[in-house]
Amino acid sequence: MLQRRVADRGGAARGAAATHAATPVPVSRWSSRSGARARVVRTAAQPPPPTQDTVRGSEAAGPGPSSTSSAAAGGSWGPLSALLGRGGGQRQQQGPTPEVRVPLSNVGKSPIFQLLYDLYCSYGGVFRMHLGPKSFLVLSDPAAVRQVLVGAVDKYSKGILAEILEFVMGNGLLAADGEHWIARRRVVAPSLQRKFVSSQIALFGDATAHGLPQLEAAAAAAAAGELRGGGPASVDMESFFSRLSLDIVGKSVFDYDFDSLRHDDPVIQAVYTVLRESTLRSTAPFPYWKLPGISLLVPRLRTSDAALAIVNDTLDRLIARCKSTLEAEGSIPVPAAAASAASSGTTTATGTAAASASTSSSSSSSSPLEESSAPTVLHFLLGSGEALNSRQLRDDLMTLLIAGHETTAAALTWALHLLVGHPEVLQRVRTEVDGVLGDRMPGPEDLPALRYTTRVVNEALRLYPQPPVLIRRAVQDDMLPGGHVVPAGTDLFISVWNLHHSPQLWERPEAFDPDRFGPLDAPPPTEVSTDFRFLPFGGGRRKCVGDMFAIAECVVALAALLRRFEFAPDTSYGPVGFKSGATINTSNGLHMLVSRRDLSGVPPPAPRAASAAAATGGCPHAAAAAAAAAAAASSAGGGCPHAAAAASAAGGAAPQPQK
Ligand code: HEM
Repeated sequence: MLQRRVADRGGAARGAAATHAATPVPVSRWSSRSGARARVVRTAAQPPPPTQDTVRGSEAAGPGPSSTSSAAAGGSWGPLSALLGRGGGQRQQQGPTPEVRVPLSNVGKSPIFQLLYDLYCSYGGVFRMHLGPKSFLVLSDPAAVRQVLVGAVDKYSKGILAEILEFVMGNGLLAADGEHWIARRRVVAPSLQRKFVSSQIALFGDATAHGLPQLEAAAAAAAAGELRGGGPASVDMESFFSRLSLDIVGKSVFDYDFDSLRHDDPVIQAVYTVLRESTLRSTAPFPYWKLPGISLLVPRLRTSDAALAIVNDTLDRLIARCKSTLEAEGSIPVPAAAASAASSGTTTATGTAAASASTSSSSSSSSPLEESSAPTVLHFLLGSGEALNSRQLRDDLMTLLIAGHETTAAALTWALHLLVGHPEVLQRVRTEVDGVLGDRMPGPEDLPALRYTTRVVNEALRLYPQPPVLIRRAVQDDMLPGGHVVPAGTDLFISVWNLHHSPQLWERPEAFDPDRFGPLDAPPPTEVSTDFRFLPFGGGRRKCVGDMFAIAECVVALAALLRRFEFAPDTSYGPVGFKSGATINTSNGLHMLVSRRDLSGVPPPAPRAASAAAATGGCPHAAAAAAAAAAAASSAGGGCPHAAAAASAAGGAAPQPQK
């Protein structure tokens, strides 16, 4: 079933007309359970089912056997299972919230986001799910989600995420809460702001170029007539994108050249071992790694400890190297925290502190190191003026490595999968890329002109949100819209998958339709502009700090690859199924037959000023300014990324803001 759903998406929605996503439609779907088909219809306006202690029992137990295939491969119950391991009592139902008991025997049969979708279709946007001794509130209602992420954000923490990820990212931003999170966010978020992203566009192109020889080799094999499934013309593009995004995050965040697209080394292997371990822990039935002496019994844990030591050691060396470079340059300023603590006491978790901490990546606030000669996040962190110990820095870097690697790789994987299944969309991307870039790699001034390509990435993230479920725990009592009571201690799942796939919220939700977000010259969709129907990067003050970075990386990589190569599914590997850990992965790789694209008859790209005009919404003056600034930057700066960033600031040719 899972595999069929994914495969279907490649064909069924072809040729679809643009939709207007704002029109609500009733929830109406055929759910298949154990082969039986039962129609479930409920509209948002209908009242929720009556309160009862144990509702519908196994009837609501989720998808039948046909949808369990991918779970067996990957499991997907991470947060759920870890919560189960924590024990805790079942609460009395309160208020108008529907309840459902899912038999424990169903645990692990299918990815959690799919189970939650099936339950959503029966129980609506807010329901309580009982599983063994635990219960969770499952949110798929935009208003409720907005309250948790924005309105009542102080009442919620990251819950078990910190426990799962503590071994690898310590007290890093992603799982931190309270004052510590405020302090880290204030430092980390500005490091990924728009100007920094602009300065990385060339790096994204270079990193993609490093992967071209592998694809060239596959294309040469295809030209030699070896276009057989599983043969040399076939490349696992999921693995390709995983390595590409590792290379990019390593270089951009801490100036480490993994070059994993071209070779393997112990550090790369160690990173993958650690990443695998994080996924395994997030899908474990209980937090067994906490048992005393367990690593003596489980060899895998010893391997992962050893791998973690290699990665930590590498990060420590990079931090030390960067520190000494900056000290030699006299670029490490007096810690601002120390200065402000001296003048005003201390930083507290006030609203003001939280607001300033949530400085988004699109903020225009500047840093002393913005004009540094080495534009990495690590340089920025060291130059932030905050008093940081090496352990904290290492946690930050590890957090960015993990948060920025798999998510972006998965976004690229599914975008390519969708494009290959939708030739008409692919053709529009190519027309755009051919017209804007030709054979050039994109520069920062090109990104605003690659609007349709950007929408493709947005739409791929709608259909395959990474991660599909967000986790929270109520630390205070709350009441959600609709009167749903949330007692302190409640664990919550925010199903981004349900929000993105809801027939109540989207027309033809399963269709791959990059036009659904409105005219291309309108700003790109965000959680705010879609009233929390679309939140691939979360929302509120815990919103992703790498959103612009990720979108730009995806657009650059897709543009560079689609210009040069044709991709066709290698059917010898069977349909592309999916499995879920922290992100949604394919069940067996995204194997593509690669061949060189025939560029005969493709017109040359428009002159750069014309693409700048498109980028600036057609205003010739702004376009001229952007083009002039870009030209000046490239001649004066000799390709220096900071000059390009300056050009983007001067000419407005920065990557499209996400907020
Ligand atoms: C397509 C790629 C990406 C997706 C879909 C994505 C998605 C998300 C989401 C949904 C959250 C919010 C989690 C929550 O509320 O519980 C988040 C947080 C975060 N992301 Fe991303 N992300 C991506 C790329 C990146 C990149 C490239 C970086 C950095 C290099 C990054 C760093 C972070 C960090 C540090 C947080 C935690 C922010 C905080 O809690 O204050 N992400 N991301």
